[in-house]
Amino acid sequence: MDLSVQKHFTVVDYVVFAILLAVSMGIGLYYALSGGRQRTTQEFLMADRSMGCLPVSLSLIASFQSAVAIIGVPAEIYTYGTQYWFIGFAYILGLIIPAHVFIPVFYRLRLSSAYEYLELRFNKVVRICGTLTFICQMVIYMGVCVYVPAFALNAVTGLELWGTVLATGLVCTLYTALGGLKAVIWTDVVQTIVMFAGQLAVIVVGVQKAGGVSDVWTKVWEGNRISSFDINPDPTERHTFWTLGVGGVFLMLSLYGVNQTQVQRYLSARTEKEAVRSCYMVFPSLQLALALSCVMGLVMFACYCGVDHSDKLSTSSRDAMVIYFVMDMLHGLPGLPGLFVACLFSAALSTISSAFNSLATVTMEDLIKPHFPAMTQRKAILLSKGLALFYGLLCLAMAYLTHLMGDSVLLVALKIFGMIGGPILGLFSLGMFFPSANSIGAVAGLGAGVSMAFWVGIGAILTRTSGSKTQTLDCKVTQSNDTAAAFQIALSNITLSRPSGLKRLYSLSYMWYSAFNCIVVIVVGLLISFLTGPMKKEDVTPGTIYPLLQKIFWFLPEHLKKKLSCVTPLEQTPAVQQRQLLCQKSNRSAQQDRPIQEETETFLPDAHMTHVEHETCV
Ligand SMILES: O=C(O)CCCC[C@@H]1SC[C@@H]2NC(=O)N[C@@H]21
Ligand code: NA
Repeated sequence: MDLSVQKHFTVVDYVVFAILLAVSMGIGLYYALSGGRQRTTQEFLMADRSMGCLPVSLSLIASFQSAVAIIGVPAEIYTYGTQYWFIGFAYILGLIIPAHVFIPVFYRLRLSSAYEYLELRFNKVVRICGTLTFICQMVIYMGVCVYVPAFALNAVTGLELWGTVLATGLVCTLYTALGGLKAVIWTDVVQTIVMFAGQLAVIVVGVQKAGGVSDVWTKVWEGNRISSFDINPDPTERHTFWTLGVGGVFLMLSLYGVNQTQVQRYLSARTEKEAVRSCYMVFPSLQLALALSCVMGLVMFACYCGVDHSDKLSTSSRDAMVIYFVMDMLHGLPGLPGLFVACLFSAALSTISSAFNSLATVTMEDLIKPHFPAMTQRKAILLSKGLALFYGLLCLAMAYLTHLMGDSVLLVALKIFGMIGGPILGLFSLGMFFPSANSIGAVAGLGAGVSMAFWVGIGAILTRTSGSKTQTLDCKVTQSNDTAAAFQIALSNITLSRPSGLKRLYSLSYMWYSAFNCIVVIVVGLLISFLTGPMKKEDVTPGTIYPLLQKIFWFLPEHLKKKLSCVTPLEQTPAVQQRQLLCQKSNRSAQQDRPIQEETETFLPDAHMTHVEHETCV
């Protein structure tokens, strides 16, 4: 351990960090004591559906940009080069499809939880399965997000590990439980700004210490960290343009299309247009976040290449080396180490608070309310806050489990999304794009997708092959002359003995997990649906199908398009209008603390609700 770094936490740094925690707490208290004072679940869980597109868009970024990306991406770029940057291409379709496919369907059904859609489209069992799968995904992911900043700082600055985990967890649980979604969204805004500021500070200081932009560029170019288009179609290749650009789209859809954390933000927007606009506004900020963390990795390479620092750290993990690099750059500049610590914890807090709040929402909306319709608002609120606390403590326990996972933290997070987020994306896609899919098919498909995901995921860990074929480019390349360099690169690119059969399945790049598992759910779901009798068009709830074929063949004449869409088109269906009318009425009654019953009834259309006439099917 390089003790020289430890000294650099001056009082100023602790003050900067404490200010961030205090501001977050202040926002939580403000929303607990102002507005509707969080007395209704509409306000606590849905922010009164009153949010503008700017705060929603910053909160959307904050939800899935945590310390994992702040530390994991620079470590990835330092070790393997800028190939990972190609994931930026996935952000294009990864945000356009949610904006024009998922948001319209969810918004017009006026849901509180994304999983309510599954009951509308299928049945209660499918909704429960979807909710439980989501809870598993977010609890594991939250554990990683709490653990990473504390572990990284402990490894480098000796900052008390479990003390910071506890401080982070408690502050976060408190302001989430007190201030609800409004507090979570506004703390996300502050935390995203701090996150960008911290990364920028490290880049500016690092470039200056590396001798200026041109020196940095020369070093990273010679160190062949600037990756070119790798269009190798081999799916076991860890990072190629295809695994990141195409596989990444499915990853983005599982997060920004159907993940409750993001869906809840879309639904908290004032109007559908605001929700779509907030989705578009995510694009530039997400590219900025990606660029900052990639450039930070390049600057770290320029400063450190050729000099091996692992002897100075108790762990040889590249993730800890990133923190070492940051502290090495910022020491002697009072306040900046504190700013970066604040940046790290802002990234973590904004993700964890979003996860708590969405976990409390789905637990209330999907698992509790349907069984206790007579529950009063007062009890519902108390329970929602209790749940936020419960999930806070659960995530601390998960943080400990993360201690045991070996991989780089970025790898762990991306695998979680692929293994669990992928099947959930498959479940929603099965519902939205395939009118014939029925509930049995949905449950069977989800089960198949999750078991396939764990089979491949665990198989890869046991055989340590998931996309590990890419050799790490070592730094010595910079000292040698070009012929040796060329030889070195040629050597590292020689493909190892191609794995066969099952081993090939285990060596599937984890960037394909989302796509692979999503497709498994859809294929199995359709197969079982046809075997058990496909859903009849007239039984499908209006507004739950996205007329995919009709939209793809938009250029066809009207009468042909009608033949393509077997179920009510997306436009406002009378059923939805009727329900909105009832919602507004029940919201007014809910203020007077009347039983929540009416509100629950209006959310779920009952069978006799007039079905709009259906186009004749082929
Ligand atoms: O930072 C994290 O907590 C998770 C790692 C990144 C998750 C994915 S990567 C593509 C997309 N862009 C982001 O900023 N987050 C998600
Ligand atoms: Na975050």
